[in-house]
Amino acid sequence: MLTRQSPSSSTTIRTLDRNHQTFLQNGTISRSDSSRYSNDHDQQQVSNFPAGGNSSTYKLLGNMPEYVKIVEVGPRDGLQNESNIVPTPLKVELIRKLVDSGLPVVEATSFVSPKWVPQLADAADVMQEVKNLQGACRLPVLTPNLKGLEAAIAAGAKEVAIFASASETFSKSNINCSIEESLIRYRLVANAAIKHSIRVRGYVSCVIGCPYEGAIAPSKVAYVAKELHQMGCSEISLGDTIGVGTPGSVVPMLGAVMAVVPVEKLAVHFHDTYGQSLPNILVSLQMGISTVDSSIAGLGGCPYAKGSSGNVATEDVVYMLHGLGIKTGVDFGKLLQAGEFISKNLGRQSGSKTASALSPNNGKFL
Ligand SMILES: CC(C)(COP(=O)([O-])OP(=O)([O-])OC[C@H]1O[C@@H](n2cnc3c(N)ncnc32)[C@H](O)[C@@H]1OP(=O)([O-])[O-])[C@@H](O)C(=O)NCCC(=O)NCCSC(=O)C[C@@](C)(O)CC(=O)[O-]
Repeated sequence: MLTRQSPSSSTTIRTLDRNHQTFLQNGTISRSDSSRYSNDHDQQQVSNFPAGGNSSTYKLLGNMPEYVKIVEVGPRDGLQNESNIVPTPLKVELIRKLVDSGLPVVEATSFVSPKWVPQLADAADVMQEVKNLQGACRLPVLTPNLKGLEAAIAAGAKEVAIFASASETFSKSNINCSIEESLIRYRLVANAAIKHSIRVRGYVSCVIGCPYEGAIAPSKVAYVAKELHQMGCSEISLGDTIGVGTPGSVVPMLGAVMAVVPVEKLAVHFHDTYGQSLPNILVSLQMGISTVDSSIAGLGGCPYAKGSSGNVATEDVVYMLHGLGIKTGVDFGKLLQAGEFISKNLGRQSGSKTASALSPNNGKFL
């Protein structure tokens, strides 16, 4: 998320000893994945892994989905928070790599006011370069109003997202209007988009807590989610914007929303401030959710919520899902390469624990 700023080697897969191979079963990295990602020596030693749970594990976990759709938000939610503006060619190359890894949806950019989010002022240029990738992958973009929708359509976008909040104060600071005003505006955007056969995703921010108001009641989240559903959003993503949720607060929030919006229309979007994203995703899956947002290398964060960190890392989500025997269609080796690419270019360590564990600089798996 953002609040108004101013109106004005390739990494080498670690050689895995026998013990560690037991964690890495079920093809999270297949031999062919690893060949793209490791040197010859290591390649010999990386076997097919990882295997998920056995049938008793599944009983314990409940009815988990067989397939989870991952919505990659790094190029948008991640890069919108960078203090230095990321060059357009780098954004484009990141999107290409993410698409090539088999991710089904990559949120490409935002057609928002450049006065509010200068980091994504090159939205049209990015879209121009990646629009031909649509087909292999869906590339939605954020549109806060009709002006944004028109620009997105002109640039070749085939899918858009509108973003409301369950917190009044956050709504004001993020999009400069009240929740009700935003819903009126978004109804116009949704109607116009649907007329152009453009699919619309809806976000609800601050579904657990708000940096200004504290805890948010599940009923407020359910209200906004229902409104977005009624205006024609094909999917509603529930964002724990500041990452304060635990399974203890996520379950009642999801329960309230699922009472008014069909579960197959819902997605979850966790930031990892308190390290709770993976348990929160797990309970969401147990409750029937099968769409999960995440960000490559854990990019992202909230500049207006002290101490908040990025979105849950896509690498960590895929590692967990494959470990559970859940399909994602993602080539884990290529995903790791995309994460390494952006981390290196941003000059920082990956926010993904999985990527760090598999990094050659980490002795863990030696
Ligand atoms: C909504 C507005 C535009 C209202 O901003 P405003 O200042 O009230 O709007 P305005 O209509 O008065 O326009 C101000 C200026 O922006 C221009 N403008 C207006 N609209 C556009 C547009 N679409 N594209 C390009 N330019 C635009 C407009 O033309 C004008 O330019 P000027 O005349 O001063 O030169 C602004 O607040 C805004 O752009 N906010 C976006 C903030 C944002 O992108 N936040 C991050 C995304 S939300 C998020 O990250 C959370 C999420 C989704 O990840 C889930 C979660 O974790 O919770």
